[in-house]
Amino acid sequence: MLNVIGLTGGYGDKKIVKDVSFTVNKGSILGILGPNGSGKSTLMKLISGVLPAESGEVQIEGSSISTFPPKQLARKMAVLPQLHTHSFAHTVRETVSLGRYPHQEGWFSSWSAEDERAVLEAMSLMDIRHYEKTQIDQMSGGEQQRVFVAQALAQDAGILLLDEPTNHLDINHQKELLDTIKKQAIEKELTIVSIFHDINLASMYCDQLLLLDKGSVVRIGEPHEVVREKDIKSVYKTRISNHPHPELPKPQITLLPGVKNKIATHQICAEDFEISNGMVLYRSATPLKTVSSAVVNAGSGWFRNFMNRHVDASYNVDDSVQEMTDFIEKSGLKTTDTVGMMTAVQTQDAIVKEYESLFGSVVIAVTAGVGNGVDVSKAVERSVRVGTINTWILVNGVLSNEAFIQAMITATEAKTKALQVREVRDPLTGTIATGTSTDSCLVAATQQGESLPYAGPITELGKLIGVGVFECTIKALDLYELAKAKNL
Ligand SMILES: Nc1ncnc2c1ncn2[C@@H]1O[C@H](COP(=O)(O)OP(=O)(O)OP(=O)(O)O)[C@@H](O)[C@H]1O
Repeated sequence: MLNVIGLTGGYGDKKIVKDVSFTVNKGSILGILGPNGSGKSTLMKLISGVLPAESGEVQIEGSSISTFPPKQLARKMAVLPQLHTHSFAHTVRETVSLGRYPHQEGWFSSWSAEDERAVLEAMSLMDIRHYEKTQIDQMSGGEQQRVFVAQALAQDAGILLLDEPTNHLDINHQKELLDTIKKQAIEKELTIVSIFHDINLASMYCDQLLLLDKGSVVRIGEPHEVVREKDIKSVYKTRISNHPHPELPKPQITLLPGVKNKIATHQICAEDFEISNGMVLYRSATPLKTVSSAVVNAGSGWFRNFMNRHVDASYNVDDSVQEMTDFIEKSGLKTTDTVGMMTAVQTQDAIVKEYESLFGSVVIAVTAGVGNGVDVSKAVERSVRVGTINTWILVNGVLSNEAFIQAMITATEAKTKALQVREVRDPLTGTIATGTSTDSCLVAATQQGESLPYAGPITELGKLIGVGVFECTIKALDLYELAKAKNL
């Protein structure tokens, strides 16, 4: 366990680090964040004892580091400094072997089997064994960085202090190195303190983060307590947005550029929808921010093309996503720029209508087939039959994340109300259907013009969506019934 208590220090009478305290337990990683010049490297120097502290103390297992002779301290604490100057051209093996100096009685006079094992293991961990005989001054910056990390690992110390260990590394080597360090922390119960410039990497790999500004601690805690939009913005003096990691409960940030590409203003209009018996297609001049449950590109993203494709009632392929992807590409559109849905309904019966209000306008597009009507409150084993209601809500305005979700809720409620009014029934239970078992919904917005933070039924936007989806679904259901009657 490493204990840093009220550590203060700097250079001459220049106080750089002010009253920093924290504890790092065995097996865990503390990441130090902060802008250039905030004192991160100076804090590391104070912790390692390279720079004497003006006040405060650093303790290892309860004992002050000042009580350890240098070699004993080096057996307990290994340091990877930020800058590596090497006057001699050593080979990789020689450089990594230097990490064993605290374990030597005299210079390499007592090279033991344990020394050999530690050096080989460290080289393997950093994937540099094949460079063993290479001179480090003939290696790239990233390769050299891995050699110096291996040197620190070869030291076999319980505490590792790392100053930007991922410096110079490509994304795969960053991940490999941090995976290795994390694994070492867990398996060997190492205590690790590491400086990071990359906030997202720090959040992913560290158990605790410490945000430093002008030498003082702004915040310390778990990543979700430290990677907060407000603090990061004010400390780094830059605009960022905070969002969740797709797989881990660790916050991530995205930089928001100060200068944006010039984007043409774009207005979504109902008359720009291309409706044929093969599909409903809307092509936007600018990408729209989109949330959907489509077949291709479900979830959230920015897309220009929106396709609701007609498929035959007998459509049955193993990999519908791949088949739909191929179809989009064959249509001359890019899958990376297109959201794709499917329906067995005649797409020429799609209802597309524009609804205007003071804030701007919304275009609603619905295709509805209800041979597959389902009362969602009745859990019944059922086979999937043809019939889908696809609902699009395209908004001229700037939607918040909350508004995207509220728009989906409002649209779903309006759709369900339309099914109730038209008395569409679940063929299995005989009760009023709430939807079909394969419905899709899409909300997209230009993110230009009026800011629309909410889309519940109490708001102007929510009212347009509610009325619009209800009316369009009713009309689409009526056309579906007409088409069905014609085919009988
Ligand atoms: N040897 C030194 N003598 C005097 N001042 C120094 C010395 N080293 C650093 N400083 C000063 O201390 C302050 C903090 O520097 P430090 O290197 O600790 O910051 P940092 O947060 O690690 O920065 P970076 O992100 O740029 O690496 C800076 O203002 C710097 O100029």
